[in-house]
Amino acid sequence: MNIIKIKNVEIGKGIPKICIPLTGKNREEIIEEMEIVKKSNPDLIEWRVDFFEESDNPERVCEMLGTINDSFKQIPVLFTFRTKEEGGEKSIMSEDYVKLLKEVSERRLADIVDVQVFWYGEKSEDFIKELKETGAVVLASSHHFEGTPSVREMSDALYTMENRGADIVKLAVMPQSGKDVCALLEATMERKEHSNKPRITMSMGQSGMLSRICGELTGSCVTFASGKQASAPGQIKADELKKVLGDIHDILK
Ligand SMILES: O=C1C[C@@](O)(C(=O)O)C[C@@H](O)[C@@H]1O
Repeated sequence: MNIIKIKNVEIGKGIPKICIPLTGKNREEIIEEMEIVKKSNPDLIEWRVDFFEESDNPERVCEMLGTINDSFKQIPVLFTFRTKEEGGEKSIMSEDYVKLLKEVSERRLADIVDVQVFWYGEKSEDFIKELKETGAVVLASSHHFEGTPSVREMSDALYTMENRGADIVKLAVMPQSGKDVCALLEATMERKEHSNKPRITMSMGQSGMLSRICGELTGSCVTFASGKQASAPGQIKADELKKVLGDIHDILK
């Protein structure tokens, strides 16, 4: 797998990196949350800006992001606006989405920027290119909260995202059965055989938990863990996850 190095974190190498989302509604909540999250020593931080009450005010968003960066210093920050249609907290007009992501990237306020490729549509390739030109690492994402597509469809979705020029691709699906979890793992391993692009996959909910711990074997390079609060169903507490990932790594050696 290609390795993406951001501030001393090597994504795509060794133990899957733990990313903890910040989900506070306002500055006070986020500051309190950051103190809790820091204790778990995450590899990456995700700011889920769709949880933020002032997400429609780019100036306030950039201000908050500045504080998050100052607070985490050497820990790379992933900036995500997860839209309602893909399981997030809010809807947003695509023009506002573009404006926000561009502003954050141009001001170099995020190390990694999440782009919902299928939600944004055809123009996502050009958009990803523009964001990359600012120096940001772009993570292409797709989320299915209502179910799990077939292995073929998931593998095709990962392939499409790889080809739109993103540096990392991510797919999150909701299982209705144990077989669905296996389907996600199969699609992940299929892409591992054919592509060096770092990928992140997860099957959400309690039954999908296996997918959050086995990335070193299946080729999923980042796993999302809960800090103060989970940002999606099935996330494991960061401290517990760190232990399990470390044990698996040691056994594999
Ligand atoms: O896309 C993802 C993955 C996720 O949905 C999960 O299932 O852990 C959590 C989100 O915060 C993140 O943006």
